[in-house]
Amino acid sequence: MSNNLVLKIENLSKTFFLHEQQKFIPSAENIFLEAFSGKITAITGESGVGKSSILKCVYGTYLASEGSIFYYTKDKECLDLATVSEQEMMRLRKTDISFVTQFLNYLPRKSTIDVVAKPLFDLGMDQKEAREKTKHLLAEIKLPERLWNLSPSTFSGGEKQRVNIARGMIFSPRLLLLDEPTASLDKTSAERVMKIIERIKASGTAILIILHDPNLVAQLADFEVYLSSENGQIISKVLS
Ligand SMILES: Nc1ncnc2c1ncn2[C@@H]1O[C@H](COP(=O)(O)OP(=O)(O)OP(=O)(O)O)[C@@H](O)[C@H]1O
Repeated sequence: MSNNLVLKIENLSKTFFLHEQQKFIPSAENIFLEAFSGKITAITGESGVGKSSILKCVYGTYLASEGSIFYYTKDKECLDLATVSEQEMMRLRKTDISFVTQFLNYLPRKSTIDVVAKPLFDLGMDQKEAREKTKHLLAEIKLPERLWNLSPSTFSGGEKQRVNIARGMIFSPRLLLLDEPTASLDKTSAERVMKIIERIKASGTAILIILHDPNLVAQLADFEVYLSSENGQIISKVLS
């Protein structure tokens, strides 16, 4: 095993059962992939092949139907995220694993600063220090300062996306999951976000990212896992 291995997914499948229709919906099938400290693994492929489902299985939002999701802690302990307890998963979300989804629910009265600073509060950082750090990041991603004390619930799609990104990247986790982080951003904002991703990568975080744009894959990814929908078969190819 490589010293830098942080995540190893083996034979992962996810199937949904729709009770009303008594029907199985296949999602990700027979997935094998790895993520390494200080490297970016991109998941690419057609719409609907199960890319988001893979990230949700890693984060414990979905239960895997089959397979293993081995996560190696900094003490080299191996945990199978497909079977860990909810309590353990919640602990890992606070300390080790961060997820930038395309959607995030906000409490209507919570300010953007406090939404983004929450992972730092959870880690026990002094609240003033956490808010200062948050302001720097919000400035870096060019979220207008007039929005910082408002709840993100009324923000535009692109503004909300920047809040999601800031919250997911406010600390450098061991494993960062990104679901099309630049999808609803203009070119300049997307470039800023990519800079932050590069910085987090340089700090040693293992990054698993869903991307559609081949230019972004070429620019960012060290490895690419391409999912094709032919019988759920996946072809993985290693870049650089
Ligand atoms: N909670 C759910 N309940 C039922 N079916 C679901 C659920 N989540 C995902 N699916 C189904 O699983 C399949 C894969 O969805 P998923 O979002 O993982 O694909 P994706 O590759 O990320 O797609 P896209 O690129 O369009 O975002 C789809 O057919 C989707 O309808």
